[in-house]
Amino acid sequence: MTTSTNGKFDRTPLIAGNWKMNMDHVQGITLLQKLAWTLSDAKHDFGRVEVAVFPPFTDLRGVQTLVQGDQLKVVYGGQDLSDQDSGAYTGDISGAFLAKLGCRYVLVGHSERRSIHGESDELLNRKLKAAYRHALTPILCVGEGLEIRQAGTHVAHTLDQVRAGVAGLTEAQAAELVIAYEPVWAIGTGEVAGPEDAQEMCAAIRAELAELFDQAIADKIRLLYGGSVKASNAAAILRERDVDGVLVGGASLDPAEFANIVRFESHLLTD
Ligand SMILES: O=C(CO)COP(=O)(O)O
Repeated sequence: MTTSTNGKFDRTPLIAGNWKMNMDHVQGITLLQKLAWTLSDAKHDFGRVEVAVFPPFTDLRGVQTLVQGDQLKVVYGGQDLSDQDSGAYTGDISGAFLAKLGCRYVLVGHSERRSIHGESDELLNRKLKAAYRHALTPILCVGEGLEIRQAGTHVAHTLDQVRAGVAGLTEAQAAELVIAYEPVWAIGTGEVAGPEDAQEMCAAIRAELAELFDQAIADKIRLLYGGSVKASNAAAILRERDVDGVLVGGASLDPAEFANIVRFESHLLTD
């Protein structure tokens, strides 16, 4: 495998915006139009950086129409999916429905799903497999809370989540996987992990994946950092060797701010 100009392996950087429960289907379209317009300057190398948004489920049909109609170079995904494919699961959304709406990705195990909805590692492992059944690429979210960070057991805790999440995946599935390290204490708090914290954890995750699968597969898996990422702190994080992108919450609701994060990544690639 060759290395890219920024010294990382040939992993396509992914800049992802998780809108959470913000933006109804009208607001979502406006946001996406503004983002696409802001990113349409010639300097942005869309070929090298993948830009993804994760709107609420009710926005996805409108997002599909806009992305396909205007041929936007933006991909999108669901914020969650059911571990089941169809049936009596009121309120749940099948991966099959997401695939039919043109989703490429789906978030699995965001810390808000884990804490508010009590989603277990076992359930998340089934959701991961459901994503693959429908040709969706899962973004498995992992990361520790404040108490665990203070106790100094954050690496062990996060690697436990990784191991449980990827249990039983084939090598081909693992090579496609994306993992987002999102320390819970940094989400929506303005408290951002330092670039060295993001690198420490992403390197540990990659080493664990090399143990579980092999080094060549671990080198293909994209690792993102998430937690209070903004244009002002993104470049330092994205420069880290094992960080292949970011998962952005609040700042992804501001198209200019989000576009600047994408620009930082594309400049890093061409520097
Ligand atoms: O949870 C996050 C992305 O999934 C991070 O959210 P913030 O960027 O708002 O901290």
